[in-house]
Amino acid sequence: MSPEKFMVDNCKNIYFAGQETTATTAAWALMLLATHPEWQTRARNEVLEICKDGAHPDADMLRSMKTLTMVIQETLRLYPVGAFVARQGSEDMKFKDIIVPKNAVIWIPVPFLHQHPDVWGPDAHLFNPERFANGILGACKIPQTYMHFGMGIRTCVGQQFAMVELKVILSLILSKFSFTLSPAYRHSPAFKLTIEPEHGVNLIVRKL
Ligand code: HEM
Repeated sequence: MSPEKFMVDNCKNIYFAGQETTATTAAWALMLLATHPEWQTRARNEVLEICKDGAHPDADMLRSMKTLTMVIQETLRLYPVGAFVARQGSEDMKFKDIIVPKNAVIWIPVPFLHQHPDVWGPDAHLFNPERFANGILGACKIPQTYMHFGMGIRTCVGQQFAMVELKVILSLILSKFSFTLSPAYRHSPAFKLTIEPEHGVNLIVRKL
């Protein structure tokens, strides 16, 4: 591959990996906050408390937004935009009585792991950001199954940046607007490379 093509491919990769994923996660978070007004109020109160007098959030402020972090973590659990994490075996491997031959491609279904009641408890299918009050270790029995940013050496390089972007977007929206779900909204998570709302997220937005 020529150096030019390598550069262009990498730019395309970063553009897709960095834009679509974060934008779609923000849309899911808005949908969940619209349908859970108690969490919308909690997250807004936290933002208004931290960003006093309409200040724009800086790095320290973003770091202290615990409720918003829990909301984003729960959004990524229920709607991990990357539906699968894929790996290819570089050699024959054996896991107990399962043999994975060299070159076999393994697709790990992330939403399945993220909503398994044995890992997350009987309310695994419900939106409950409180489960992350004590971090990922406190939220589930097997933290390795929480892999919205992937796992291991090929884990998402943009994960810290994505969390910052999501906190900035959501805190700015929460500090200026309240919102509910429009009757026009049709819930249809669709797998189109990412898991996205097939018909968009229709909100009724009011200025605070
Ligand atoms: C909510 C937002 C995001 C989610 C859910 C997400 C998710 C993922 C996932 C699941 C992977 C595969 C990891 C693996 O195979 O173990 C990945 C890889 C990657 N992500 Fe993200 N990502 C997000 C945001 C971003 C951003 C903002 C950037 C860059 C600005 C980015 C850049 C990348 C790159 C370059 C890779 C490939 C890493 C490699 O193969 O070594 N991502 N991401």
